[in-house]
Amino acid sequence: MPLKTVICIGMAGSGKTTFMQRLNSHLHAAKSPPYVVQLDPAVLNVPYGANIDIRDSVKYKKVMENYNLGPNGAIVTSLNLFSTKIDQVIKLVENKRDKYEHCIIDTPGQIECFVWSASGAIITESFASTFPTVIAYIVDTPRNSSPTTFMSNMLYACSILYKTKLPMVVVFNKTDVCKADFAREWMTDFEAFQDALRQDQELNGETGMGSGYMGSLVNSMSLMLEEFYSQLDMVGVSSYTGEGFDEFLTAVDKKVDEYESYYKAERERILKQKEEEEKTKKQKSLEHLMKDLGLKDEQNAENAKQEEADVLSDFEEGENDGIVLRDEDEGVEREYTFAEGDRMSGEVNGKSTPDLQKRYEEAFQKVAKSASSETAENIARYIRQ
Ligand SMILES: Nc1nc2c(ncn2[C@@H]2O[C@H](COP(=O)(O)OP(=O)(O)OP(=O)(O)O)[C@@H](O)[C@H]2O)c(=O)[nH]1
Repeated sequence: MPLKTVICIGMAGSGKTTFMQRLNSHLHAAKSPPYVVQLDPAVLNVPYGANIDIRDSVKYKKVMENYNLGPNGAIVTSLNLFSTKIDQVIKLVENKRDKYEHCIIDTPGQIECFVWSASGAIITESFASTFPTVIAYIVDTPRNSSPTTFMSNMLYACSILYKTKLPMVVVFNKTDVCKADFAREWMTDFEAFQDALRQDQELNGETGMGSGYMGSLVNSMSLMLEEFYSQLDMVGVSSYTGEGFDEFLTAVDKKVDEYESYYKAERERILKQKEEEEKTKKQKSLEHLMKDLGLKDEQNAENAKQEEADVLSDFEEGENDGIVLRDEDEGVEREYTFAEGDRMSGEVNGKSTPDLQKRYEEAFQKVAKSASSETAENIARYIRQ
């Protein structure tokens, strides 16, 4: 079995760390220990053994002091610093791909610091472009038993799904306190969710749900979510008792199949499209450059010559007599000059020179080539620069 990555994301206090701990011990018990990555720089104690821990590379408190940052800014900066080494992290995990079946990743409690930050995207993208990757979105079940809270949380999950473009399993945690049957029902039966919403509004003394903008907003949001639910798998688990973890692993396997059959192709298509756009953009820039240099347009050169006489000089009369000194005349040695041969075979009557054009095209090809393979290594090199 190839190594698959599970990234645990969830609101603060939803139980990500406890979930990771249980998943780790569950897989150990099944004689398939996972490779564990811990990405929360601010956590004090981690209740499981991590193979890679962000705290070994970045000292959160020092980041706060040195950069004069608050808690969330320091988390984002720590992640930024860590993401500059993501190529090395990926290589470490890649070296273990024959030994492990799962790589599980814990993320910071401040969900937005990871999901909406550039470094969070880079880390997710680097894993997803190397291994089949599934998002486990952890939900605190007892706290989501109200339909409006449930809907807000699902909207957040929906935004993460569209942002990451990765298969997702919604994990209703803490089922030892509150069963997740209501959530399953709301996710599969639109009418049941509408009833629950109506009851909730009545209980809270609010009326008029069916009319006005609130009513139509809630209706259209729940309709939109219905489409979203069809893309998801949901499981109820208790990180305390270990209930539901087998179902979770089955759901992950199902999502890995989906990743291979759908998401992977979709990601490759988007990447290819981006490459094409980049290529066209560069081609256009090159054309503009050639045009600006007057290498392509003979007419331009002619026009320029004619207009030369009419150009108003910035120089006051008498100052250099309107003659702009060239660097050579001033005795300045140019660092970047074309080779003599190039200058000799240079522009004749504004016609493009094959040598020079060839050079630009070669340079352009080089750049386009490096941009096409957007591996973790390239991303990391780019950030370091
Ligand atoms: N009853 C019950 N409590 C749980 C369960 N999982 C986690 N908890 C409790 O939920 C609280 C938050 O759990 P954590 O694992 O720290 O949650 P987290 O999402 O990692 O928190 P942050 O990283 O700080 O955002 C703790 O008090 C846990 O004991 C569960 O399955 N059942």
